[in-house]
Amino acid sequence: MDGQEVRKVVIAGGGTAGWIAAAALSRQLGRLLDITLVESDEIGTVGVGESTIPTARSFNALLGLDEREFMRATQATFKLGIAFEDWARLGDRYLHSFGQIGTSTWIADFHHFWLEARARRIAGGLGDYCFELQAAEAGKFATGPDAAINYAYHLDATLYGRYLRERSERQGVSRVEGKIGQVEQDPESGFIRALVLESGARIEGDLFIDCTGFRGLLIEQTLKAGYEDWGQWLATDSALAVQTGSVGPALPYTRAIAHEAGWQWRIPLQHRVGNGLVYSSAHMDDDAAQALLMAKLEGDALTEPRVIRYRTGRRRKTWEKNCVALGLASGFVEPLESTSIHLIMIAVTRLMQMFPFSGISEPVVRRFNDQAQNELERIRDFIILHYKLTERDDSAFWRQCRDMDVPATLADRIGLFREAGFAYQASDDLFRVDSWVQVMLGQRLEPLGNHQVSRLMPPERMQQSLADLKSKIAAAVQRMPTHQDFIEQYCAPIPA
Ligand SMILES: Cc1cc2nc3c(=O)[nH]c(=O)nc-3n(C[C@H](O)[C@H](O)[C@H](O)COP(=O)(O)OP(=O)(O)OC[C@H]3O[C@@H](n4cnc5c(N)ncnc54)[C@H](O)[C@@H]3O)c2cc1C
Repeated sequence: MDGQEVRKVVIAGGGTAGWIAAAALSRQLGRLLDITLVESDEIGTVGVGESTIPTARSFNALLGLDEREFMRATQATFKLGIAFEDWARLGDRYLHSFGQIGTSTWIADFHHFWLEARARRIAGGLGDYCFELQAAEAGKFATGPDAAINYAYHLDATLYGRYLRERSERQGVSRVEGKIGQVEQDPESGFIRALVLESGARIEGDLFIDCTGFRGLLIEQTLKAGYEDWGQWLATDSALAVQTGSVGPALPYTRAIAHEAGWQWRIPLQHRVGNGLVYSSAHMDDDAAQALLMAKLEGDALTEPRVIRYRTGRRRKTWEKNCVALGLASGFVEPLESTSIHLIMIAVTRLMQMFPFSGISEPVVRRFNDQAQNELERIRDFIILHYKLTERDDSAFWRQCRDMDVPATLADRIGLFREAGFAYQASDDLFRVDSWVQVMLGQRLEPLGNHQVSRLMPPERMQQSLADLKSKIAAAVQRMPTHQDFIEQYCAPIPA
């Protein structure tokens, strides 16, 4: 494709994506590369994206972050899952936790045994057998070198960007402030050669990372990589975000509360709560959305509500010529399962693993794009699942979701679970079997069957082992401190 050596990396954009890329590349490959990041204070960042999933912990380790320092700097709290309220029916509530549920055998996952126990009327709720879920419901949390608990973070997006910027600059990244006015391409190959700022400054590079957000200044406006729209499955296209003061102890989970034309998030941080209303503009106008959001706030608003427009879908090629798009520039599946920051982290990791030091080649680009597509499509299916499996009939939005056709890959999964209780984690699938099961059952998809190996277990033994597991989990949760107390002793910001 272009046999030119790659040494000079230029990152366009300094939102979460830009600074994650800068921090990771400078930490892992900084001695081999020359890295510059361009950002515009005038344009600013999207300013949302505060709920993460557990993969953020391993990525933080890759960045060499100290957890307490990171949490203090970003006013972070711990997250054990997401509570879904009013999704399948008004009044419903379930928690999609990050925990493992029970113990599976190599023939059948735990939920098959649980379904059997439920049919025999000797089972508690599925969540009784998940430590993280019980800890979340009790508002408890603890971690440490010996603690086996799977968790993620809620963090302040602006503080996170600032924190990563400081580290990146210490690790040798040059930051340039200014607005990119023009993108210069090689007339023959179409490769990007330089970014020209409105100030006239010219920044040359071998590889460009497009982190310019929804506008995709390099990948789309310049290279026309194309966009696949997923609006027929994911109908929301707008969000309103506002921050409020905390009114009580921070919950160790995100809340996702469905409303007549979308859903509302509540993300508890140490110093405030992030709130947002996600909606379909075809079913609710901005004024009605704002009125609904403001009516449902629990604390005093600290900021003015801001409307954010988006188009769910994916960039057809996230790597095109010598440009790799990350973050919102690469696509957006909507924030329901907090997967965007994860997707940035996984894409940066893949880029570092496949880094084209001696020139960009077609097979590398193809492999990168194929993996990105597979991962994103599996996440897309998981998110559509929440909408499709609704029984709500109270608004045009929910009726549309309930009646829509879904991608064949998802229709197959739903069919498999309905018929036989089977759920699986495909390769490139971020979500584990426990996640699929929690959401399918939480959304009232009732399997007609389950693996018959579970019937071989005598009822008394089944009852005893479920009771033992439940009481072991309850006792462990009982011994834990509250989430709020744990944060205060573990990572509260040190007063200046
Ligand atoms: C409503 C909503 C809720 C979300 N919630 C979550 C969540 O809970 N969890 C999660 O993981 N993700 C979430 N996301 C996604 C998350 O916000 C993004 O993935 C993340 O913030 C990365 O954004 P970004 O860096 O790609 O873009 P931005 O933050 O938009 O950054 C773009 C950067 O490019 C710069 N730029 C643009 N044009 C120019 C130019 N011409 N010259 C110079 N600089 C330029 C800007 O100044 C800025 O620095 C959410 C997104 C939305 C819309």
